Amino acid sequence: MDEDFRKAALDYHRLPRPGKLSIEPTKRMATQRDLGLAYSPGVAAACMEIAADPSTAYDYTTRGNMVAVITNGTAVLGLGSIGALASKPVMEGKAVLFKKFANLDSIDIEVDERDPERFVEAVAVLEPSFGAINLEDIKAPECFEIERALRARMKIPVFHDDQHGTAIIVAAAVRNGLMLQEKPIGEARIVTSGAGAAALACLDLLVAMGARRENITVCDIEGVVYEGRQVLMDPYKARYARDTEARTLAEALPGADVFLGLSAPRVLKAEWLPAMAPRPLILALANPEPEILPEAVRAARPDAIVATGRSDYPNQVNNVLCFPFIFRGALDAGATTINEEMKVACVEAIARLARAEASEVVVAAYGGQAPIFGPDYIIPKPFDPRLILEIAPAVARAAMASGVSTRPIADFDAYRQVLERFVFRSGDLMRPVFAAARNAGRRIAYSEGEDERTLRAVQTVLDEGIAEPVIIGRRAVIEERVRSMGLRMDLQGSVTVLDPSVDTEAFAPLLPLYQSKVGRRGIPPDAAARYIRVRPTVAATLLLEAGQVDAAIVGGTGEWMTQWHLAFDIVGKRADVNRVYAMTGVILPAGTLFFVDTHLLVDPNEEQIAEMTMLAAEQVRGFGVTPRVALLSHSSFGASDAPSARKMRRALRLIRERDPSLEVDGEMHADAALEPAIRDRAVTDGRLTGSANLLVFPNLDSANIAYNLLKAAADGLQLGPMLLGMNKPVHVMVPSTTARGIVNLSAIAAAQSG
Ligand SMILES: NC(=O)C1=CN([C@@H]2O[C@H](COP(=O)(O)OP(=O)(O)OC[C@H]3O[C@@H](n4cnc5c(N)ncnc54)[C@H](OP(=O)(O)O)[C@@H]3O)[C@@H](O)[C@H]2O)C=CC1
Ligand SMILES: CC(=O)C(=O)O
Ligand SMILES: [Mg+2]
Repeated sequence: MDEDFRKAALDYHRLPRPGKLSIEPTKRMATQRDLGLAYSPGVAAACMEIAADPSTAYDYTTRGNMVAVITNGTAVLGLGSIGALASKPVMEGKAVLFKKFANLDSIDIEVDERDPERFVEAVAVLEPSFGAINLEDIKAPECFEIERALRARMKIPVFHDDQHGTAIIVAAAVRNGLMLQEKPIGEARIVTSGAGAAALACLDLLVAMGARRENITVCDIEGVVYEGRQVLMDPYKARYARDTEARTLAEALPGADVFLGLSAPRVLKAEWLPAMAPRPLILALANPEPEILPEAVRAARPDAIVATGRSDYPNQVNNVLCFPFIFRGALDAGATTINEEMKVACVEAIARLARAEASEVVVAAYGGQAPIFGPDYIIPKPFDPRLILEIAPAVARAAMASGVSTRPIADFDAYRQVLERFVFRSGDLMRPVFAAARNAGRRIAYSEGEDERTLRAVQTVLDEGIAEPVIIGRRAVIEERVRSMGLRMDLQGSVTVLDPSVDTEAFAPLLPLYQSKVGRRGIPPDAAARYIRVRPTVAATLLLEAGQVDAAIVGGTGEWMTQWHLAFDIVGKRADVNRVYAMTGVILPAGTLFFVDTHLLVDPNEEQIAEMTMLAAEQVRGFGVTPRVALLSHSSFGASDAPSARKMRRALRLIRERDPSLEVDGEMHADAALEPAIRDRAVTDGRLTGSANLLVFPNLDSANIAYNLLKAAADGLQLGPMLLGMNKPVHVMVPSTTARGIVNLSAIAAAQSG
């Protein structure tokens, strides 16, 4: 990890508040009555139900959705036995992954106890609190006995992630990797580096899948685990001891088809690789630093397939692909344990996903590039939205079929819909946009380069690889701010700084262009030259119009409309539209809502409402989201004959003529847009399914008020305004735009220009 990334990681953990998770209540507690229901006396009713029938704890408490991540800190990633306290960032991280990927509530518990028996005692008594236990980063051989004892004592799933989560994902990767290398598992010669929790569990599962014990050689810190070895041996390793002359990893490797590294950094040397069998599979999975880096493998063995545990290389073989989803399926089926059948179901589901053709939604999630099964894609990526949809039901079915489910799922179609709703809500709206921006490799000009929000955003834009930034402002001021804010950008390298008052060689050639745009709009030639120097929006937009950058983010200070005019006068509108509109998104925990027109047109007519709807729907599709459009009004489906209601009805007809496939309905109240049940009470032939996500308003006041109100009341994150119909990707920030908001706009602009 370089120093830059190390510092970014520390800031990520420390700011704006320490740590990575917090706990939120799920019930309202606003009134005296709420207090009475939640606490005394109401809570006693729930207690008594559970006392009478313990299974009702799943109805009245969080238990059924709650996983504890428990460690003693003895094998933390590949960092070794760094202790319970130092392991906390990893455990908080695992808890966040449970929430983020599978909507499971999870809390980390670091137990400062190395003695296995006392550790087991400490964990076993926690059973009432949790639906399942994820043991993490406990070293071998103690982890085997600890897990066995806890599984025997506890009637909830206990799963040592480093053993079984790793084994499942390794088994899926080996299955797909050997398929590509055209080698049957029964003939594959496997050599490990590592004989600990992860490595031994992987081998057990590979043997269950057909690997032959006589083809397996295990190495640990002492070298080969051979028959009769006395040093650093335990009964678990001894099961894989071989009758062999080889004593070191280098001696064990010749002829090997698979290298499985679950040990320590850099233990596999490139010079040993030529001796491996043709088309080897190299899984260098130690974290954070693998046994060998992929570039070294590629140089030595171009015919190899290589995987690591990290997200910055292709083929991330990491238990994050398994544990959130296997626990989701297990808890939803009320499984009392996670058994072999459930693990095998998980392996099959993961392996199948990498081989399956990607749908449109998946392509969007992968940033517009369809993942294709092959040497650089043997395993899905953690953000693949299909993981939860495929793995959780497969695990739940296996739990039911193997008789360990206490709450069988009656309707798998309905279950899948619940999971799909979660994917849509959590689906970080911006993820596909970020990925598309990264693929585009664009240059973006920022007009307000001296603004701290811009500088913070530019740092993230660089870190995320979204674009190459060009920032407008005084170099000395920017240098000072970058230093005082502790930012890491290189103002001589990755970022270009342009000061229109000083860098005349960059801006003087743009003057004729600007004059040609505004000469007949009341800006005389001498004023044009001055505007370029003193109005950074003009400077940034001119760079865009001249083709020197691919997008521009301007404004954020002063009057929005003035800034918009400055930009619009230069780039103009698309030839195929009549005007430009503004759409604003509000990102909320329950999903994202888009509002149009929030900034430009005071009182649009039906023709303009139709045009803005078509443009907004196009932009929403760009997020990989199917637009569901509601035309809003004070009137509900013809109830009022007021001019504004009639306008929306006429707009609906125009939209349906232009795009019969678009899901759109109206005119309707805002609550009907979000609640299908309210619509169903009003009309029987509704043309909108589910909750609308694109809200079209009859005028500027209502759109602008609605999005601001929702943002403030519900603590939403604003996305935009995004300009619809501009001839080039330029966006004008509002004064309240945050650094995060600028990053999002940057990604949108970069993706639009791609
Ligand atoms: N990508 C993924 O999803 C996962 C990766 N891992 C990684 O696997 C590694 C091991 O984790 P885990 O099994 O939980 O830990 P354990 O402590 O249980 O096992 C570590 C094993 O690595 C061996 N080892 C340590 N140093 C060396 C070395 N220099 N050369 C050869 N062998 C060595 C140890 O040998 P000995 O037995 O002699 O002490 C032991 O067998 C870690 O780096 C971890 O990050 C783990 C889980 C998941
Ligand atoms: C990924 C993981 O669990 C580990 O490296 O320990
Ligand atoms: Mg681990």
